[in-house]
Amino acid sequence: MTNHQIIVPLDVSDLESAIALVDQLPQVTFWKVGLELFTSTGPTIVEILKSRQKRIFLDLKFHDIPNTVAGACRAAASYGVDLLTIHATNGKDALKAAVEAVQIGAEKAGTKPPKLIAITLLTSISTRQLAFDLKIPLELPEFALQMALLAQESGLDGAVCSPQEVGQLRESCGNDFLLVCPGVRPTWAEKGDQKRSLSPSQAILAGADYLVIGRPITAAAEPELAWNQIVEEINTVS
Ligand SMILES: O=C(O)c1cc(=O)[nH]c(=O)n1[C@@H]1O[C@H](COP(=O)(O)O)[C@@H](O)[C@H]1O
Repeated sequence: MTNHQIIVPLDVSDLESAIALVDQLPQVTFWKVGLELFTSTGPTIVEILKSRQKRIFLDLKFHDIPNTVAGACRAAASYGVDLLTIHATNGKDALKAAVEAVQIGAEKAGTKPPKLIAITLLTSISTRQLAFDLKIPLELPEFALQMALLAQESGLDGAVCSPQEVGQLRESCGNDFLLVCPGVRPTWAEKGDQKRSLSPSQAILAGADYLVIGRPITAAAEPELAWNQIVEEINTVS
């Protein structure tokens, strides 16, 4: 694990705030553009990050019928981003359509297709919420595993999971399956709405390829110091 495997989300509302954050943390090489910022700025933020040679995780978490999901994936693949998300709960038909669509979209735009990764179960969902609110009659780790296996069978490149499930997913899905972990919290950081967190070093030891770490860095009084502390922590285990 190196600091290039830490992805920092640009969870801000406008272009100016996003650029300010990118300028404030020049050592970050991999940024995530999510629903809030992309809805606000459209592809402009992607172009800006690309012009600065940054890697981009376009986290739009598509969830719709196969035809609609395929169309969205074709469009997203034309931006030349590195990672793109879709929910595993779209089901096999939509996942397969998405796999095909990113190839077509990228080819048409003359760019490299993004790695398509599936959300297994949002890291803000607890065991209790899975059972009582969503009425899923499976243990949480089993549900996350089944969603990852569905994504793998459908031809996706990887999955997004909490650090608490990453060990089991790594064991079952193998080393070629990309595993991205949000919900990572250093011991000194607030958990906020994350329900299934572990520390950066624990997530890496459990088998994560990438860590998505937002507020512990971006909402810190000194973001650069927080980044350095996290890099130092992961260096002790890699
Ligand atoms: O797809 C994601 O990145 C994602 C999936 C998930 O299950 N949980 C999750 O927190 N995320 C994203 O990861 C980031 C976590 O941010 P912090 O909680 O501030 O570290 C946010 O941008 C979320 O949108």
